[in-house]
Amino acid sequence: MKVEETKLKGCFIIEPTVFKDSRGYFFESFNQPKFEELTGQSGNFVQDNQSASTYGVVRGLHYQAGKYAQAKLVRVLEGSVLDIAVDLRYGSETYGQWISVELTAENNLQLYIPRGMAHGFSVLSETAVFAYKCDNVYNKQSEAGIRYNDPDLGIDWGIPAEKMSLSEKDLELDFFNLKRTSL
Ligand SMILES: Cc1cn([C@H]2C[C@H](O)[C@@H](COP(=O)(O)OP(=O)(O)O[C@H]3O[C@H](C)C(=O)[C@H](O)[C@H]3O)O2)c(=O)[nH]c1=O
Repeated sequence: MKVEETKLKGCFIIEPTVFKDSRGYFFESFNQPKFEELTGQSGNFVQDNQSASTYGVVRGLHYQAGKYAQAKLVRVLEGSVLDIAVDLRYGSETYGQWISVELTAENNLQLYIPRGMAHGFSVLSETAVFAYKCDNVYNKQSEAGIRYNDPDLGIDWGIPAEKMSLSEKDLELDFFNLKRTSL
């Protein structure tokens, strides 16, 4: 298992060690002691989620505010996505900055997104199955988000705007006032 911290402090790209043989492959998709040792982050996840989407779908940008804030460990079981994390930690050196990482069922890469960040992804393949761990449970009342095409963030989702497909909810998310001081 290798980890690389991104320019957003506390946000890590994780590459598992894949064992291949004539039968196929094996890798540890999560190992709490190794995760905690290599990232210095808590690996106490309490909820697993999974979603399936078709090409052009954009899910996000989402986060849970306040005491239900969630850190996420995300990966792709089928297909490929462009995964986006946005630093919303007021006072952070990279506040308002974002990163993108292509996660695929071939590269087996994972992204750890700490609390205080918004998360989203776009689907680059015909279909994609997305699976992730959260370190806090879902709390509908704490759900919040930023419109995918927020002009201040200027996120490149890796797909043409005319091909994008979003939920009604996501299309109506607010733009983010980067001067806002709390989530
Ligand atoms: C997130 C969540 C949703 N739901 C229910 C609520 C809705 O009835 C239904 C679909 O929810 P939503 O449209 O918010 O699903 P996504 O658009 O995939 O949302 C997720 O997408 C981005 C990428 C994220 O990082 C978040 O984990 C999450 O916000 O599942 C639950 O029952 N539990 C949950 O934890």
